[in-house]
Amino acid sequence: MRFQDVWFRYGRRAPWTLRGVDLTLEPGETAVVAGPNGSGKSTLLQLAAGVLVPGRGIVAQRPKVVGWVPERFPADQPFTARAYLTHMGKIHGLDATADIDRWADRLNFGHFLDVRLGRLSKGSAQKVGLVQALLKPPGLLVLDEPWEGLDAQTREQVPAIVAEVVGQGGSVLVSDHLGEVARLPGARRWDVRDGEVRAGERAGGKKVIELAVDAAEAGDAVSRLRSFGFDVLSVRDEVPQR
Ligand SMILES: Nc1ncnc2c1ncn2[C@@H]1O[C@H](COP(=O)(O)OP(=O)(O)OP(=O)(O)O)[C@@H](O)[C@H]1O
Repeated sequence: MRFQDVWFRYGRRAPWTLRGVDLTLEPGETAVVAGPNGSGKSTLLQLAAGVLVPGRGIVAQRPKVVGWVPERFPADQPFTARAYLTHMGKIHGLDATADIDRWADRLNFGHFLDVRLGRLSKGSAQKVGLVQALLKPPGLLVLDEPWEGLDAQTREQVPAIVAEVVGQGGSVLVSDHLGEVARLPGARRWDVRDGEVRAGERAGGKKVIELAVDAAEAGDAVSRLRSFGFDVLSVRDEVPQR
């Protein structure tokens, strides 16, 4: 998939959110989109998925099957999770019955398959959102903040799911402000800043800096570091020196 001089803005007189994006994502490649809050990560992903259309330029060579998982799965629909996923399978020409049970087992949501989407928590709805994008193996999987809102057990599954899509020759585009990029070894990094997107090095070519702050300021420090686009990898209690 190629972004060819892609420009985008939300409205004819609005300032450009993204300008002159020229990037390629090869089959079998993963790119993690990083950048400060509001920099345009979701916008870039929606352009990749075809949910938004560029104001100028084109997104070329988009694979036929695109799995799109928005940051907030629109759960205000009058279906149960099972009915929704069955219907999504049919749209792809699939009888997804067995796959739905397999995914429900893997992501631990068998207990709410027959619950209406509108009654699910955000994290549970995100699981349904993830599965609908995977029922038919995607040539391009676009995940907007996939770790956000998911329980720890399901978060652990995300790198494996990404690896499976890539292993089948698909490409994956993931946005990440929680700094989970380290969990996707070999992923390329795309940095969004000031309306421009630069392809960086592959994950793994980074330095880890340890720093200590007062416990009361830890939450604030993490939010501020993330708002600058830094990956905060973990927060732990200081081990007292003997
Ligand atoms: N539907 C919309 N209409 C108008 N402006 C929008 C719309 N969606 C996003 N924007 C603006 O476009 C800019 C980029 O937003 P976007 O959601 O792509 O950023 P982001 O990097 O994904 O942010 P975050 O990390 O907070 O999710 C922001 O200034 C945002 O306010």
